[in-house]
Amino acid sequence: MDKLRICGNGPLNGEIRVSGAKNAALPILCTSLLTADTMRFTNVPMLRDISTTQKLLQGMGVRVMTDNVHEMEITADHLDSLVAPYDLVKTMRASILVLGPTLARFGEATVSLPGGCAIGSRPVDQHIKGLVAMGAEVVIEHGYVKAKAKRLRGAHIVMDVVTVGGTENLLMAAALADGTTILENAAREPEVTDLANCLVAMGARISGIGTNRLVIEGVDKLHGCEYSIMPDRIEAGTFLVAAAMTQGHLILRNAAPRSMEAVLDKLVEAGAVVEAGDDWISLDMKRRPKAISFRTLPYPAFPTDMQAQLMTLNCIAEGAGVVTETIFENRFMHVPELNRMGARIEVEGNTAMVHGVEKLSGATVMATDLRASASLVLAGLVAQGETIVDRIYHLDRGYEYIEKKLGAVGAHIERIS
Ligand SMILES: CC(=O)N[C@H]1[C@@H](OP(=O)(O)OP(=O)(O)OC[C@H]2O[C@@H](n3ccc(=O)[nH]c3=O)[C@H](O)[C@@H]2O)O[C@H](CO)[C@@H](O)[C@@H]1O
Ligand SMILES: C=C(OP(=O)(O)O)C(=O)O
Repeated sequence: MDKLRICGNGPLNGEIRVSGAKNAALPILCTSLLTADTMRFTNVPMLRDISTTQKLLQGMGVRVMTDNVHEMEITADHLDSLVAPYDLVKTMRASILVLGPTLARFGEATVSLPGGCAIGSRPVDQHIKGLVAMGAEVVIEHGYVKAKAKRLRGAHIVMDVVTVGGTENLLMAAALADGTTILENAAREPEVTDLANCLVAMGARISGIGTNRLVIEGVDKLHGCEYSIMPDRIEAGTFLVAAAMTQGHLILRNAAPRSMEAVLDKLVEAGAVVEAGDDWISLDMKRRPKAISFRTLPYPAFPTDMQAQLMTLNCIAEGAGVVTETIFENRFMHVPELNRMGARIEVEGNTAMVHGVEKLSGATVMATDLRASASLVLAGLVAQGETIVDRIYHLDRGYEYIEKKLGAVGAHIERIS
């Protein structure tokens, strides 16, 4: 199993190109289930979750071509199977996103329930509630969601919680439903907006994009299109934290700064000089970071997917910061590992108090989820001595060539088997 070996090596300096966003690409690749035409996607990140999606779609009979890195052509002119099996769903929760589009276009879909994961129980009740409101018959049998509907019909749906995946599944289903669907309390994450923009490019009629009230007038048919996936705001944020922690200067290209305001504000509060244009961000840090306090909340507030990374910045900062996680009930799995590296973090319920220390010390560490693993890489970049990050298959789900990208700006980091 691959590991990363990291040796703290001073400031990171240079330029990094940000990859396409995992969390936008996953739902957007599933839009190909909504049309018999070919969909052409560009800026697709090369990640394990993307190859899992490819396997999932191919298993259903969809044709996927990937001649060029970062480009994909997908044609779902017919399906051989309307089932998303447990073996794939268990490795990637976002597999649930085939439910809405498959049901809407083919009248039937069977998808394994994703179940919980390291960060929380993560139910999909809101996805199901919405589809039922649109006229689907849904049963849960043998760990699978089995949904049927001759044709979904528009409905007025008030989501009980703000759910990114739930909003995305219902948006795709509503695009082909009979009549108008109104989604209230919808997620406003930039990746939901990217999906909505792709659907509009396919001929969907959606208003309220970017707000928490989406109105979708269903159409009979959608057509193929070419779509470029938005830049990954979480990958970008992770690199900016790396620059801030090492007191370096990084310029990120192909970035989407407007999708990252809450994170950029916190980095400025920590003492960084941040500048941005339409598609670039520069971060220059000339001092030891100041500890910051923050609370995770749905967009546009601070994202849970950046919580572990900013907490790691606090570990070596001046002062103390309070971090509150409100989205997932178990998203502090990085804390014991960071403490093993010399951090001083105390957790009580969903709050972590982080007292900055002068230095972390390298250790062998591992994490059970993606962003926790990223936080250990960040800690390794500033720790004294060698850090080995084990189980990096989590990182490979969401970071493209992380060791190459960080290595190119001065980090001492290598993949070892
Ligand atoms: C592939 C992808 O895009 N993943 C992101 C997506 O996950 P995902 O779409 O799974 O996260 P949700 O926004 O759905 O979850 C938010 C909260 O709602 C709860 N919930 C969700 C659905 C439901 O039917 N019932 C329910 O109670 C969840 O348990 C959680 O507490 O958004 C999360 C929150 O920004 C991010 O951390 C993930 O990186
Ligand atoms: C939690 C994440 O992803 P997923 O929803 O795919 O588990 C993430 O990207 O941080």
